[in-house]
Amino acid sequence: MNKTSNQMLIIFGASGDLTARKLIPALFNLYKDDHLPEKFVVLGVSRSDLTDVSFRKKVVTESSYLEEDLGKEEKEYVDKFADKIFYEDLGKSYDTDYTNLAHRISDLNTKYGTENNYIYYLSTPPNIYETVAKNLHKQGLTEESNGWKRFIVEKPFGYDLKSARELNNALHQYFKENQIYRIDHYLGKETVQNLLVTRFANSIFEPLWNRNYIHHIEITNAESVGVEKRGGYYDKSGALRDMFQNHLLQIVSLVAMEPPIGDEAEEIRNEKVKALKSLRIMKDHKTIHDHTIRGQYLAAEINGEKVKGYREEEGVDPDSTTETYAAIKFFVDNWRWKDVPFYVRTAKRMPTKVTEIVIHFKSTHHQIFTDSAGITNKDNQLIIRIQPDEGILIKFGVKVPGQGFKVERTNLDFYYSSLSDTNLMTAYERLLLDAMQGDATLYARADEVEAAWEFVDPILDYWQNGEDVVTYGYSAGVWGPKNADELIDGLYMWRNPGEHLADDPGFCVIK
Ligand SMILES: NC(=O)C1=CN([C@@H]2O[C@H](COP(=O)(O)OP(=O)(O)OC[C@H]3O[C@@H](n4cnc5c(N)ncnc54)[C@H](OP(=O)(O)O)[C@@H]3O)[C@@H](O)[C@H]2O)C=CC1
Ligand SMILES: O=C1O[C@H](COP(=O)(O)O)[C@@H](O)[C@H](O)[C@H]1O
Repeated sequence: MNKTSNQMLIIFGASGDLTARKLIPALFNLYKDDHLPEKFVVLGVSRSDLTDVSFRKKVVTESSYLEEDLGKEEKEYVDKFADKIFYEDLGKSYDTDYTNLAHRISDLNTKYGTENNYIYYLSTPPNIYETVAKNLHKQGLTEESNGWKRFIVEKPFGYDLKSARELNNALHQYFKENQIYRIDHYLGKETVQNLLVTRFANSIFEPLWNRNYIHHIEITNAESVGVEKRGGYYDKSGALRDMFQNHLLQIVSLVAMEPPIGDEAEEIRNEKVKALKSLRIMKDHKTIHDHTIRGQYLAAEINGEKVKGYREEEGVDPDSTTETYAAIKFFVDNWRWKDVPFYVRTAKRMPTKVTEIVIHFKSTHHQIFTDSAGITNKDNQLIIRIQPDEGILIKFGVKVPGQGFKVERTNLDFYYSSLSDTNLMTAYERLLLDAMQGDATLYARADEVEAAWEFVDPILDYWQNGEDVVTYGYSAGVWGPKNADELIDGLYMWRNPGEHLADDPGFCVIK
């Protein structure tokens, strides 16, 4: 295990939702599990009128992640964690004189022995990242001569290729690339990381992982919730920017990449970026029209409960055509994947919350057996379930007992929950710990982010400006627009978990 040096975590935008709901709870769990260094301090920074005491109350002692009835010992434990947390009010603006902030950091550093090792976590809207970097630089707080300095930025990283490039260039004026950590919380999920192990630690999979044996690849990211309280942000973003450009293309890169020569961050990221650069860019409107489907959820009743349509959500333009569903067919132009279609979809207000990758293997080329309905072409599938019920399922044919050679498809499955020691870290715990240890493997590099935008930009452009663009309505609680099935070639369909109860025992969660 890597060593975690003594350090200070300085969170900008600390008065916000992400800090209270994700970052501090993740730090608390790391503290409970003894992963924090001996000398560790959190300094929250924002414009809100808070003090050390009121900030601690807000993010620790009065937080919902703590059980209500704490015993004396547990309370002391929580108080000890809260004692590590401080707050600095920046004043009216993020673009201000950081001299006071620099003094506060220096005082805490001297008092608590954090050895000039600082992580700056930007939990603010992205338009503030450059301002904070510039002002830290002015104070010499990006200098690494006496201790390391790391700069974590949240998503979204850019709005399109141009703005992502501009942001990279802006940040590179103040931080070197190896100091910048771009969060993609999907990379912090255990099963996403397990993709690398499944592929590269098992000789039964890797030899088959190519165009000779794989028919197509399907990736689904479905959420049962709508846009909740983030309508204002989402309406300017849409599913393509919100999920596809980042989380889903990161998953695609791990599925498609070549074997890295080692497990170091740069080796893995070099291969990921090569895969992203191999995505065939859809240049003309006809191709984009034929290879993409966009949809938006409509009001419906789910289990007797009325659910709003997207246009009725708070913060959403009542005439909005922003997509809450996106399905895309594309190809990866390299030796391994020539002509293998990738089908990727993401959506809100689906029947269930699920993220999974399905590798569809080609059927055997001479088929001598059929199932009891006389059908021959059932493919083998490897299903990697990212969430929930994290695990792996292999679907393969076995002989139906008795006379003759009828084939029935059955499952071999593995669930993380069946491991005796399955205390899976949350994505934010894992990513924070990695950044504290200087491991950037699970963070996106500048060129990866730009390669992903390069693929997405023409689709965004067509969806915004194309003359024949359609946004299909789908009722909240169904698997998206019906014609998304037509994207998939041949006799294949999307695997809609939950519609396969009969041949999928235990592997479909409907909530
Ligand atoms: N919340 C979540 O679940 C997720 C958030 N993110 C990303 O993390 C970052 C922070 O998210 P979140 O905490 O939800 O955001 P918030 O809207 O809660 O903002 C965080 C803080 O930023 C400060 N801020 C500075 N300038 C502005 C501004 N112009 N408008 C609003 N706030 C401003 C505010 O603090 P003050 O006014 O006190 O200075 C605010 O409390 C964003 O980049 C977001 O996209 C990513 C994934 C999930
Ligand atoms: O980044 C985002 O992710 C969430 C989904 O995350 P998950 O870990 O619950 O799968 C999504 O709801 C949100 O719109 C998006 O911004």
